[in-house]
Amino acid sequence: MFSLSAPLLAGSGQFSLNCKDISSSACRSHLPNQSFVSQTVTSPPSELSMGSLDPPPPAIPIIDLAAVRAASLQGSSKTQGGAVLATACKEWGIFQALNHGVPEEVIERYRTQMLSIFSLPMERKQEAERSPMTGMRGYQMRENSGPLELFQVEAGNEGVVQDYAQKLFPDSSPAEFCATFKECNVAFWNLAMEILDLLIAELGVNPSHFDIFKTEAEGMLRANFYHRSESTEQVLGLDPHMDGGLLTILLQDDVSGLEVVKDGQWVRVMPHKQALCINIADMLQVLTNGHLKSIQHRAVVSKTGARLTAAYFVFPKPSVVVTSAPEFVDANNPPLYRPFTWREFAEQQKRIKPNPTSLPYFKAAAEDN
Ligand SMILES: O=C(O)CCC(=O)C(=O)O
Ligand SMILES: [Fe+2]
Repeated sequence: MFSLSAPLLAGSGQFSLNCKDISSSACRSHLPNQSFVSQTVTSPPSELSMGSLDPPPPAIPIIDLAAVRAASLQGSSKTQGGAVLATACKEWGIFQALNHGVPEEVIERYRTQMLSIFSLPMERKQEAERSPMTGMRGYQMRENSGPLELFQVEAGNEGVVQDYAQKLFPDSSPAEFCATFKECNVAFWNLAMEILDLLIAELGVNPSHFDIFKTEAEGMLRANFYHRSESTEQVLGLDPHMDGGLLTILLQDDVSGLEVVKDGQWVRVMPHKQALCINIADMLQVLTNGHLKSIQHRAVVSKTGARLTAAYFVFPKPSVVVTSAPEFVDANNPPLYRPFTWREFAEQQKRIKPNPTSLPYFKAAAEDN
């Protein structure tokens, strides 16, 4: 077991962390047996945004991907399992996936690597700091609302990962750090592509429209470390936003904080020890001409402990042109967005902080409709 007793921020005892902050058990959920969907984890609304608990808040769907896979093997391209998945994506824009195929052992090594980054002295972390030169890559300490440290890198880019390993841990061999990122990238990528394929089959779209988002795309791994809040007010570690890519896979620890908008209300996504959260992001909204919707979410900082999460975003490469699949466009469903490249979208995200998304800048002109 790793040990983290050093203060996370040089010169600040306030944010010291020890192991029990992260590994204390708060998750009491069970795997479903044969069914695709289970709703054993309740999702209370935000502690501060809620009114009464009557009626009970809706629960985020929990989908057993093993059952979905088994059903897919038996049938045609459209399956009961695929339908369950597509319904969850349409109605919620997010679900928790069980039997997701990312080995527990890889997840644990990744957690350990992330914690070892965040527990480094601040001077060392600053060596890997994100800058206009590095774009979205690198380490960042954000103090705007709740203190959040994050580190992100294109996990499949071995040269870049090695470079960061050397910046952060100059006295150690980068081999284990690099191997962990590589294995994480492969496992998360495979899961993302599997979800995409199931959705494509279920929605009945020509898979060729999506090919470029598989061949000319990459995964960005981002670790978020939220310090425990000492405030009596609600503190946000991440403001309300939508993710820009196709879809996002999120690993939570057992401290809750992720909230999504459902029917105008913030709903907490309670951590499930065996699950990964999958959410629809902006590019899938465009590809499906609004049939699937990118979900608005935020991270509330916990008062009980620090929280570590890992997001895996799937982004197209900069030159990829994003357009709605023809199956989603007709006289009754005119194109909602003009064609644009991922480069244009990413530039827009940098120019104006998405509030909560940059998609309105890419709306089709009235005469296109
Ligand atoms: O940490 C979380 O719960 C959410 C993370 C997230 O939304 C992001 O990194 O984009
Ligand atoms: Fe997000």
